[in-house]
Amino acid sequence: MKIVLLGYMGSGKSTIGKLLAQNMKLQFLDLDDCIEEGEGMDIPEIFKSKGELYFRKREFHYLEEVLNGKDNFVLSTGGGTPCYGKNMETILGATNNVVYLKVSIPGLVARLSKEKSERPLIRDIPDEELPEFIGKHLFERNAFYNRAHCIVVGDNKTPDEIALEIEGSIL
Ligand SMILES: Nc1ncnc2c1ncn2[C@@H]1O[C@H](COP(=O)(O)OP(=O)(O)O)[C@@H](O)[C@H]1O
Ligand SMILES: O=C(O)C1=C[C@@H](OP(=O)(O)O)[C@@H](O)[C@H](O)C1
Ligand SMILES: [Mg+2]
Repeated sequence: MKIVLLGYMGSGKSTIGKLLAQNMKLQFLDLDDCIEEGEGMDIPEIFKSKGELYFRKREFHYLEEVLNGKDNFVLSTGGGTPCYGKNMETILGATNNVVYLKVSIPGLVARLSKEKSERPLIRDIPDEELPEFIGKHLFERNAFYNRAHCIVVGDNKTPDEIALEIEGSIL
């Protein structure tokens, strides 16, 4: 059993992936943690010292390593993971349990305005420009997220409720 969670930054992939894995007695893997561990640097450091292109290359490497090398896990991806190169094909080729955790733009803005610093793509966006930035970025990324097998809405629900809903949708 391989479950992959997709969604924009702040949609709750890391939080809910951990709960879902506990509930389903599966290993929890966060792709950002795999990258940080493998590279010996945290995400902002990688972006700063090596650039986004390097990050995306390593992201694909660790994605393939997890999907092809492991089983019985919940994988929380990064918000950009499905949107580059062959990543979405690779994910869809590995499992029939790909879930898009969908959160509204106001919901994402409320969460991300408090947590910009660890996310290099938004850390320098002024708060008043966040809704417009996220709206445009999400519009571009939705084409990838919408290829998931199942969409679960994450607004106005607790992480536990969402994890249970995802569990109910797993094949
Ligand atoms: N269902 C939820 N309701 C309210 N806040 C949430 C919910 N899920 C996650 N959060 C909060 O939103 C923030 C981003 O969550 P995180 O799991 O890091 O998202 P992602 O991994 O998708 O970027 C965290 O502060 C987390 O506690
Ligand atoms: O959306 C993105 O491109 C990114 C999302 C981040 O993960 P979260 O979605 O867990 O914040 C992390 O992979 C990196 O900062 C890039
Ligand atoms: Mg995360």
